[in-house]
Amino acid sequence: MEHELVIVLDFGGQYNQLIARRVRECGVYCEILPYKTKLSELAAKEPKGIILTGGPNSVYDETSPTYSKELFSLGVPVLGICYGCQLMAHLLGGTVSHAETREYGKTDLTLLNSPLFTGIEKNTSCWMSHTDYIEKIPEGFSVCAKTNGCPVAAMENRDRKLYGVQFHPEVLHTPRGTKMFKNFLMEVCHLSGDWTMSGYAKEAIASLREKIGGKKVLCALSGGVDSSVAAVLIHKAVGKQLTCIFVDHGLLRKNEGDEVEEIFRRQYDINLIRVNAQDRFLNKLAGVTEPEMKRKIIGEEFIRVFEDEAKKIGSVDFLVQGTIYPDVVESGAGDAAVIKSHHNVGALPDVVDFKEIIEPLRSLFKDEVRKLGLELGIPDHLVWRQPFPGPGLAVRIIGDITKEKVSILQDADLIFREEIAKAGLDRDIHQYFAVLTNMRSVGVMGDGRTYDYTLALRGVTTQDFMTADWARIPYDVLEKVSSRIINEVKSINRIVYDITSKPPATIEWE
Ligand SMILES: Nc1ncnc2c1ncn2[C@@H]1O[C@H](COP(=O)(O)OP(=O)(O)OP(=O)(O)O)[C@@H](O)[C@H]1O
Ligand SMILES: O=c1[nH]c(=O)c2[nH+]cn([C@@H]3O[C@H](COP(=O)(O)O)[C@@H](O)[C@H]3O)c2[nH]1
Ligand SMILES: NC(=O)CC[C@H](N)C(=O)O
Ligand SMILES: [Mg+2]
Repeated sequence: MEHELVIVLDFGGQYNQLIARRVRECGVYCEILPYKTKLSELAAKEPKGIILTGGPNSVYDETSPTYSKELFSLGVPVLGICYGCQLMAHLLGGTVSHAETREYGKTDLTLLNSPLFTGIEKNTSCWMSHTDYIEKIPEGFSVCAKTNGCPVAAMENRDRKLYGVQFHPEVLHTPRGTKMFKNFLMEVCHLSGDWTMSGYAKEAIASLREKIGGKKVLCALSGGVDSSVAAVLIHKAVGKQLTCIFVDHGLLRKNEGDEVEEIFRRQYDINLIRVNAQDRFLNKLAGVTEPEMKRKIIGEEFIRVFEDEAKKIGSVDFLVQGTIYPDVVESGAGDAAVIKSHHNVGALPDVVDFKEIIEPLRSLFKDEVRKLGLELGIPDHLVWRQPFPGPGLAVRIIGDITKEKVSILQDADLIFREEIAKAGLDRDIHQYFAVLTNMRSVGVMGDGRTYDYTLALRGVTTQDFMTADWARIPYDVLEKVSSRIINEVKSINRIVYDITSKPPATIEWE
């Protein structure tokens, strides 16, 4: 069956897959195309709507990504988001300039009358992430939303069906964002919403079975949600041809190695090998302080361990990883900026022994993976585990990594997790952990002077881990955590709580 198509033109924004996903949620099929796609090629697909994404550049720089102005004369409705909105203004004769005050994070928004905002209250809020702003709108346009710092938070040319928003309706921190997409798709583009994601698991299993055939596969299993879902998918496709490899790199949380092994062996009849590679990783990391360097070393070492295990098993063609979309985009996919090289994407070595790396979850978001996991019958407690990054505590120890620091952080982190669980907050706070900063400060304990580490606590709420807000953990819980850590863990004399959202910060500190 032919579906109504919306095209998302990619200008290198961090949230482009989120746009695609919001469109998907409205039941509309969509494809993401690079901005370098020719207009004729784009028009030939007969899209019913076009969305221009955000991006890291400034439209007034000559070398920045741009597009043919004719796009706006196709008669197809266009929605520009952030950079996309600025580009629309720039190409149609408006002025975009560098702003004195930047807007990042949650911002109050006042809406005026527009089909884009049908059914949405006049005073709402939105998520901003920009330094440029539209100083003058193009002729024929009118302003349809404002914030304190931004005179043109949205603009429209109703007759030509051209719309632009400076904020990001695709992130959930714009509470009415999904409704705005719905309005654009249904009220402006007049789409019916005839597409559903049904049968994803069935289709994925069938295509994996076909691809793998009778060959052997290794799956990199961390015990986390993504790799567990990937492993179960592959297991359903090819059964005993699969061996899972769990690497204990010495940078796991306290007791995690044993727990993962125990849970997985009890739960599944899947071949599992645990590799104890603690010394191997710590030796390679000794003295390294630069975050990207740490990530690259870990990414490479993971692969070398998998290759060594593959040699023991003999003729393994495929390596499966539980890579999901945010891992890909933040590692700098397409024209997106590199924020951090995720160990399983941007930090992979160039030469790898496997014929192919299979990543069945590469286009999905965390909560979509969880939904898929539940559909595959993976138990609740596994599906709802908080994520833990592959490089583990290496990116939570600022500066160089030593065995002693790992052990300090493991102890502090365990206390934090225990208290969050005791307070019944472990589902409400989507990720929470401790960071051992590289900073020491003066304290007084037992009437004596101390000069010890500052520990930072981080807790965030988020749906997709692409944007996040800091969790409002009750003071009495923080108090309990702080006093327990100071009393029970040596070498820490000060504790701070991280109150930055993402953006501008990221969730992990490195
Ligand atoms: N200790 C490990 N041993 C083997 N593979 C690992 C390990 N840590 C990470 N990986 C691989 O890297 C991938 C990405 O890690 P990531 O932490 O994003 O996912 P996950 O651990 O499966 O899920 P979660 O996000 O819930 O922690 C994993 O899916 C897995 O394939
Ligand atoms: O498997 C992973 N390998 C990595 O290299 C990595 N870096 C960050 N993360 C996790 O990704 C989410 C977003 O984190 P950031 O805001 O720090 O980028 C958070 O959930 C992080 O824990 C990683 N996961
Ligand atoms: N998020 C964006 O698309 C940013 C657009 C542009 N780089 C700005 O800072 O205004
Ligand atoms: Mg993990």
